[in-house]
Amino acid sequence: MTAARAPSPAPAAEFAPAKVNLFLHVTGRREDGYHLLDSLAVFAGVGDELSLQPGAALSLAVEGPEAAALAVEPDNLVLCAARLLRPEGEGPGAALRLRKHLPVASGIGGGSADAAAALRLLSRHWELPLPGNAAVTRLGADVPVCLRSEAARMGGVGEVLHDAPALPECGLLLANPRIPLSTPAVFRARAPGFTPPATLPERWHEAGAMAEALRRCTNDLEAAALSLCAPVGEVLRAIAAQPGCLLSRMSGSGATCFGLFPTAAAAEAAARGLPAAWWRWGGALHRAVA
Ligand SMILES: C[C@](O)(CO)[C@H](O)COP(=O)(O)OP(=O)(O)OC[C@H]1O[C@@H](n2ccc(N)nc2=O)[C@H](O)[C@@H]1O
Ligand SMILES: Nc1ncnc2c1ncn2[C@@H]1O[C@H](COP(=O)(O)OP(=O)(O)OP(=O)(O)O)[C@@H](O)[C@H]1O
Repeated sequence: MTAARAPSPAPAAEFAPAKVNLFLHVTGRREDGYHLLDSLAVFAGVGDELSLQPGAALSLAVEGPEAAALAVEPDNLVLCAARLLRPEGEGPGAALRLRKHLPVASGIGGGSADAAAALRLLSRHWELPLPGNAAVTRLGADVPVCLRSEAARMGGVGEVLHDAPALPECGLLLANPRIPLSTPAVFRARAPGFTPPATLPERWHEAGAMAEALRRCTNDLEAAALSLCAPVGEVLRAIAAQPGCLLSRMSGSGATCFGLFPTAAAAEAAARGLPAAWWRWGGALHRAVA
């Protein structure tokens, strides 16, 4: 008779993939000033990594290639997320380690992805339920979609999530001119007016058809970001000039821009064609649905 095997412990690490807004329509404005959005968010195969060791107190160490930009941060979103789950001092803590690969304040939701990874990791470790959607959204409008970390249609101010169309095989290129852009400043610089929600099919069978449909959509923050950060234009043009590029657009409030390619290999090759002074990455979507 074989002895029953003890269940293996849940992994004490979480991947925090970059969020990319394939389009972003500003559809209205709430009375509190927050904007109503319609967006198709996907996740890239590049991201931050959050790991945990048991600990009596709550602590966070930040390391990795993009850690320096967070050195002056008084309250990392990872710690805000931990305290939302359980106020400090109300039980054991955790020693968290964040390996930062995503540029800070760059429109690919790095802080929100880290907060969401902390919620997933700590809710398992502390055996606590995830907080409700309203509380999670207060951490950041991108936190609800980052909690799922799979392609989704975003509505409301970011708290309403619907299934995305089934996505075809495709490659994604990300590039950032290494100039941080503040999300509130970009929303403030936006010209008045709203765009209706997009009409999308249930699935795209191939990347070309997806790019064609996405070309009929916009990122309504792109012009505002360009007015604050002219190099965004250069990044968009450089991405569009790469062989095989099907679509080039800015993500979120910028300054990171993305390119869609037929394959991950084409996107990877395109990343090598961009200036080395930029932050750049090419590859596959995170958990892409075939
Ligand atoms: C633009 C997006 O990246 C699209 O995915 C997100 O909506 C921004 O998400 P985020 O960075 O998590 O945003 P938050 O930290 O919640 O908000 C930063 C600021 O952006 C503005 N903001 C954000 C989200 C939203 N739907 N309307 C807004 O007007 C507000 O001025 C807010 O104070
Ligand atoms: N772990 C974190 N990673 C990144 N930024 C953080 C973190 N914790 C706090 N912040 C703060 O959050 C701000 C927004 O950073 P983030 O990288 O999430 O912006 P973003 O990529 O523009 O996000 P979005 O696409 O959601 O607008 C930064 O200016 C930084 O001061």
